[in-house]
Amino acid sequence: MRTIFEKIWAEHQVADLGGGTELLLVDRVLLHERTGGVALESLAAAGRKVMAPGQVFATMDHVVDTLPGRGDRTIMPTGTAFITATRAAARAAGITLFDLGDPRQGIVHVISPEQGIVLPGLTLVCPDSHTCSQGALGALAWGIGSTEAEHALATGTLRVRRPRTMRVTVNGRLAQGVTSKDLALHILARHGAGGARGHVVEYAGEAVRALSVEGRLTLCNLATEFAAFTAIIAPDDVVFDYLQGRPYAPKGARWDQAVAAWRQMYSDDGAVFDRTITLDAGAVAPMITWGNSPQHAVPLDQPVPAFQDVADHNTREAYDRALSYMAVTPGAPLVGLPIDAAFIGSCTNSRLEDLRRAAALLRGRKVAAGVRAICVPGSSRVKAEAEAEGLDRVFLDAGFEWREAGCSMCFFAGGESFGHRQRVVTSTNRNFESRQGPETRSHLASPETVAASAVAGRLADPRLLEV
Ligand SMILES: CC(C)[C@H](C(=O)O)[C@@H](O)C(=O)O
Ligand code: SF4
Repeated sequence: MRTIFEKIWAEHQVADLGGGTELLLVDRVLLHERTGGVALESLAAAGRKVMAPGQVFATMDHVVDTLPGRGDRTIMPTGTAFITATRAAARAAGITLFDLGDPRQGIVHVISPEQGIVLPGLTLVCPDSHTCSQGALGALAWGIGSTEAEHALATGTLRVRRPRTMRVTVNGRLAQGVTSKDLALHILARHGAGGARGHVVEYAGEAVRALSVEGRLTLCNLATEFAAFTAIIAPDDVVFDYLQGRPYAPKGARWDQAVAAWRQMYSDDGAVFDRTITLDAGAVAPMITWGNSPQHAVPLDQPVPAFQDVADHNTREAYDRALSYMAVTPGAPLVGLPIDAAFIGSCTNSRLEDLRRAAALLRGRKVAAGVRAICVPGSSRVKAEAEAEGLDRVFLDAGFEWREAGCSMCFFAGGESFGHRQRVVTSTNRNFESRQGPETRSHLASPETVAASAVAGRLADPRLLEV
């Protein structure tokens, strides 16, 4: 009786190195220009080669501009150097690069499923903390550091400390208008941002099985905010249907063999987890964050909590600091708080389904005067597909900017930002201090909540808008 994690782990185990650390085979390495180029360059400088270039994929997402007409020049002063260095190193190493202008370019965690690079039962690593997203396809995918990336590139293996196991079972169905982003924030609010430390989290249960691949990617994306080693969901027909025909997915007879093997990738009845949590999907409401940690989340219709309501996961000092940084008051409603900006994008919520749901609320409506609203598709392919069905017009007509694919203002690294103390409602995953610009105040929410708030000019409940 084994969990899905134990099955994948056993298939990839090379050696027990003692002290809880094991050597694992790595099937895929993904890189981006912010951290991946550094790993490639450092490897080359040491005179070492990429062992299996066919299993390594790089993209440009973090420092590239997302303004129309972009090129190698970037708003971020040091951005160009990251781009050109990654391009040169990728060419020299013979790996696949989804460069600027390539229709396959986009945020690494968006393009990997989209291209069929991540597959059930594989091990996949990337020097980026949100690699956990890709567990949504039934792979063991986790974020690593740059030095580990070098090791994985050179040897096709990695030393890993075996994580403990945790199952989060979500029974019942999410209510109409409640998304997997809300579910992820609900879990974080309830169990804390450190709640899964040292564990690989398997999301299971009826509500999880009912999610699309896009919805599962959003749920797994926030596992790093839960301090998990990574997240995983047992693959099923929803995943197989999604993957069939993708460029790097197996074809013909190999496809049938692969699916037969993937059907064994689930946790056996009676498999034992180190921890289990059970939740009722019916208790999840649309959520919004009020503070500077993703655990600082409450249902949209609830006020900013009093300290005694969040004391289990917060110190008084952190709580007070978050209140003052965000300029919010305990007991005061969050809905109605005036906003400066609205952002739809990031590896959390920038896939076609996210854009469709936001567009459904924006059709025939206008962004409130004085609000800067931006939509950044997660990949060039998402952008092309959205444009093919006219979603770009819906965003533009409503008053949103319509951008090229990339991380964009999910994260301010010296490039574009929302500006000093701006209040932003955002479909991203991190509301840390200055995450989206100097002293910006970020409220995390679903794309629907971002769209409804952009129209209202204030934090607003999307369920109150008629579609
Ligand atoms: C730049 C990169 C290393 C970082 C990460 O690891 O997550 C970024 O993607 C982020 O979201 O903060
Ligand atoms: S979109 Fe944001 S969270 Fe995702 S990889 Fe890029 S910077 Fe990190």
